[in-house]
Amino acid sequence: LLTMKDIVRDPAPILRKKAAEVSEIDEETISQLKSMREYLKNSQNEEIAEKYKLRSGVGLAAPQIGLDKRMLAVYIENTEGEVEYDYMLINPKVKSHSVAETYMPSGEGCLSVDENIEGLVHRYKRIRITATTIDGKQLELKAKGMLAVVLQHEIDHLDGIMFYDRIDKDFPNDPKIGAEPLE
Ligand SMILES: COc1ccccc1NC(=O)N[C@H](C(=O)N(CC(=O)NO)CC1CCCC1)C(C)(C)C
Ligand SMILES: [Zn+2]
Repeated sequence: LLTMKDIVRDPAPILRKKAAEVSEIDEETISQLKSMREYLKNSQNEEIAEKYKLRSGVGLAAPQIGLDKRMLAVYIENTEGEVEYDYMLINPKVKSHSVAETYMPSGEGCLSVDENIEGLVHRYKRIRITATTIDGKQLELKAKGMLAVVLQHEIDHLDGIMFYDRIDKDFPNDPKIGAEPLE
């Protein structure tokens, strides 16, 4: 069972590395990716999160648990506890994206960053990605809204990019022209 002690904190070299492509989807890779998804699911379950002191996460990239592998998990429940997004993606790649940008109005945080860093992180409003799933199938995914933001944040982790790298140093809280806040 993954807990907060398994989550690598900034600054750590692995968080600044470009993660390696997953060449073979073996049993170990599948179980590692499933444990990442399990962490997110557990972290959104009140009793389990409380019991194990888990920070409620919506996405997790393999480097954040010390794995130099290009894979990520996204798991988002809505306030009624219904699953909205549930993905385990291997070798994800952004194939195209909108010109339009969006941002989380309250800024972003990160499971690997303990302090709050203020400022807007601009992301593409819509993205089209391809990835491989744990059963070895190719998947194409068109994402918008929260899912697009989470996917971009996690794919950044696979490229050694932290959310605060994308905050404007001079005008951190200024929305870019034409950018719409995530509703
Ligand atoms: C149900 O939860 C929500 C509902 C509506 C808005 C926001 C959230 N939750 C989050 O943004 N959660 C963040 C998160 O899991 N991550 C994941 C992470 O650090 N991955 O590496 C950071 C988010 C910032 C933008 C996308 C992911 C943390 C760092 C604040 C825990
Ligand atoms: Zn993060």
